[in-house]
Amino acid sequence: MIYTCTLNPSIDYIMHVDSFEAGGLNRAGQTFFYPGGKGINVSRVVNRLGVQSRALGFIGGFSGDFISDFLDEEGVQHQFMNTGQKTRVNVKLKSGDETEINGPGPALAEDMQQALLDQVQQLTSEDILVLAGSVPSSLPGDYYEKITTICERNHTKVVLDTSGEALKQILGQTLFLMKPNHHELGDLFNAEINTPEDAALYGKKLVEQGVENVIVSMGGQGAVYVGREEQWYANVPEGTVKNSVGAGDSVVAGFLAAYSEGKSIAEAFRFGVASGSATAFQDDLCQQEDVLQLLEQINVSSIQ
Ligand SMILES: Nc1ncnc2c1ncn2[C@@H]1O[C@H](COP(=O)(O)OP(=O)(O)O)[C@@H](O)[C@H]1O
Ligand SMILES: O=P(O)(O)OC[C@H]1O[C@](O)(COP(=O)(O)O)[C@@H](O)[C@@H]1O
Repeated sequence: MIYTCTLNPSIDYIMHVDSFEAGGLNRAGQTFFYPGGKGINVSRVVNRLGVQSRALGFIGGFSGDFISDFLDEEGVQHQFMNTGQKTRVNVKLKSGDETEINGPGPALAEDMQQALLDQVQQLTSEDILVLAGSVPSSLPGDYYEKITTICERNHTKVVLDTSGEALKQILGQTLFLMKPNHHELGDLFNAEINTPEDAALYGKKLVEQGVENVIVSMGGQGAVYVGREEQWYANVPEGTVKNSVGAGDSVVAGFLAAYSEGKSIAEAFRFGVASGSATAFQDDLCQQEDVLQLLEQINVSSIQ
């Protein structure tokens, strides 16, 4: 089973404003509410791609109820811990460019922290656990590390998609998959990543530190895969980006869904990139038919 863990879920409130003026009264033409948080996005896309997934994490209040009701309606399994505090609402402002304001997280008491570690303890070598998104400041800085240590002991595969300090903490642990974008990877190594070759060079450093599969997404410039033996580049399909929120999460979901159905790593990489672009080209997360349609436009070639 593919489990996802979202320590800091959200409602993503997407507002389309024709011409945004800071400091003025702006009226949105269209608005959308979606359950958000990186792990939840991964669970929703994995489910849409026909593979079972269960979402773990912390939710609460009316916004938490919105998330669990939405997932129930989509048939996504979940087993969240109730914090008794309102889950944050993240604002995604679309007006030519994209501005995001993500809220802080809940205060999580020690018993709540332990309860999630106990859930992780139940996973086995048959399972994959996706750790995705930010860590609320009320959690100890090494919380992800505590989770990965349990998973290492139980041979549960771990996927990591986070940034900043949480990402730095985990380096050196055994991981199945990491998907930084090129900015996050550059921040990690204090380097500028402009080309697929740069991405492959720094992706290789992650592999040397114990990550089995690295995907570096580079937005509209394509994506790079680095493994122990191979390095590949995939182009992205042509299209108009409508909403890139959740596109990175969709790359992870597409890769994992294809991998868990027995596809090769190269094919899973291609499927991941198609899923990312299919999400970027619409308001909500991608559907399977969109992914299959874009798949034909994506070629994977070796990077020397
Ligand atoms: N301009 C674009 N054209 C086509 N696909 C895109 C574009 N921007 C993003 N994507 C898709 O979304 C994925 C993730 O985007 P990226 O911006 O690299 O990551 P993140 O969302 O994690 O910051 C890309 O690998 C690609 O599949
Ligand atoms: O936990 P963080 O880093 O604040 O990110 C949460 C946000 O990330 C998202 O999961 C989107 O992630 P990506 O755009 O990187 O795919 C949103 O749904 C959510 O608002």
